[in-house]
Amino acid sequence: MAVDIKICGLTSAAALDAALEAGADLVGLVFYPPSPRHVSLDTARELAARAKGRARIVALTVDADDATLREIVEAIRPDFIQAHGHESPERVREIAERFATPVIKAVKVRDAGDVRGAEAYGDAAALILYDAKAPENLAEALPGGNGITFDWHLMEADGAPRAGFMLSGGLTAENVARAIAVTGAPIVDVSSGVESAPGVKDARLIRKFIEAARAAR
Ligand SMILES: O=C(O)c1ccccc1NCC(=O)[C@H](O)[C@H](O)COP(=O)(O)O
Repeated sequence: MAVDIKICGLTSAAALDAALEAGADLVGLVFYPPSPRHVSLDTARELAARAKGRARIVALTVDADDATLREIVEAIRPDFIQAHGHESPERVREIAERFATPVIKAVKVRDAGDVRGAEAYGDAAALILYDAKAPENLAEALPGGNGITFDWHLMEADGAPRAGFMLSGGLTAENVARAIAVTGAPIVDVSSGVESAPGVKDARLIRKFIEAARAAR
């Protein structure tokens, strides 16, 4: 079965074009001001118009309030809202209903209990995105996009979903085939692993990642 690929944290037309030309299925725009990948609404509008009809557009937010979500949804009409903060199952359901947009809920993983924690999102989330939980001593850690992997074998634990999930956290062209083989992920998501510096996407790394993920299984 083919694996879908999301390239997250695109901030420029050149990087977006590189992802689209390499065949990305989903593209992510980060709306989180402390991130080096944050985009303004104006930039997001331009990038979304460029991506429309070529890849599904994901608006990544962190504990965003309704006013912020409304501005984002009105600006870019995303195919998905990615909730990458501490959003509860109730909040995820509320976002999906209020903004008529399916939600990808990020669940941050360090141990098997974290994997089981995804169960609480039941049918509130359209997709669960398993991402690495940053170590507590990582002072500069963002809520995601830290380029850190977690133990993929934890996904074999009871409670891990059989379908409808995405895998992220420190994926690269070098490790993505192994990650897919271990977890059976139908969708993989990358940001840091296709960058030359935080927030700076590299077209060659994007192509290498997509080729490696397509060749997996
Ligand atoms: O990328 C960010 O800067 C970011 C900021 C706040 C919350 C989430 C963020 N990124 C999440 C992602 O880009 C991906 O969904 C995923 O975590 C992959 O990240 P990486 O480990 O860098 O490949």
